[in-house]
Amino acid sequence: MPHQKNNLESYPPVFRQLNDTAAAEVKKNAMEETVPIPVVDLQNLGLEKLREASKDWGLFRLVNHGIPETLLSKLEEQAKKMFSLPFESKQALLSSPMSYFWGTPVLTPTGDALKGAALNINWLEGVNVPLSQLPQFQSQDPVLDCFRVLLEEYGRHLGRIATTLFEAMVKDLNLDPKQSESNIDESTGFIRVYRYPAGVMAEEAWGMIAHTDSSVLSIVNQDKVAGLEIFKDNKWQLVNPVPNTLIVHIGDMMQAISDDEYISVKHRVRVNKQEERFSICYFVFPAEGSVIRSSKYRPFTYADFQEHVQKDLKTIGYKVGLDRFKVNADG
Ligand SMILES: O=C(O)CCC(=O)C(=O)O
Ligand SMILES: [Fe+2]
Repeated sequence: MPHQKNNLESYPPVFRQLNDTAAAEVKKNAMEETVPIPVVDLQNLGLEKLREASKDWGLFRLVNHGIPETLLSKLEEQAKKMFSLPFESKQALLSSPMSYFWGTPVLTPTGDALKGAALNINWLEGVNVPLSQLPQFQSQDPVLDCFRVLLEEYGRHLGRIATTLFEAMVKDLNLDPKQSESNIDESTGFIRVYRYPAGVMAEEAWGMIAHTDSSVLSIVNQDKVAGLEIFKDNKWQLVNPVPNTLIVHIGDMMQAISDDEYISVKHRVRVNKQEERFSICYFVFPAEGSVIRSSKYRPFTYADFQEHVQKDLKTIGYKVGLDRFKVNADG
């Protein structure tokens, strides 16, 4: 039985219809191949393994990341509590600098859901958390206050992990460490906490539609409910959840920084028919104004990139991404 059965008022009204369908039709997700993705050990960071994973896969499973298990489990528990608050309370309480959104993962720079005629619904709710502003978030609500404290601690770990990985990648790519410094900036880091509802029956409905991440690196912490899929070897394959491991994605910025040596992997999220799914994702970007130079792309900043992404999503309904900046391409 889907978990949200008892807690319909926590869902955006458009999602509430799901419940009956799910109860009526106990239909399982089709069996899918799970893919044995490469494993990288943060305490024993071999460049060869890191390179192979970043080149051939654009993602890897990170073990020995140094985040205490208790922090991970508390954060998950608190995220679940937070999402089970009534929809209206989430809208009211999750205020600046955090923001609550649903139906799309694409936000404007101020944290509002991007609106555009061409956009399809994504079956998710999310909370956006810009880490550098998090200390300004004040809440009388004990669930949210506890959530903020855990996110601060989690954010510090993720900053450390992302920087460590980035520095190893700079070494692997033989880039100048000094010049590369501004290509990652922990103060740009943000966290997205998602809940994907159960019971979406349509075969072509997605928790999150296929995309590449615009970040330098993205680090996904998924709960035990599967859903994340990557496009590899010409097919979609499921990334199995493994407790206490993280999934690291190479983002578009890292692909450009690496001169296309590494790939920004295409991925999407399938909604689970029976169980809702939670994930906590971290994204980090270049410092403001930092110019990305490579032989494959015109020099650009992340702000230039983001402007094109938002414009494309609004007008044509999908992200063109790096192709907009390819040397000799229009745009
Ligand atoms: O929820 C997930 O597992 C992945 C989310 C994702 O791909 C994103 O936020 O860009
Ligand atoms: Fe993503």
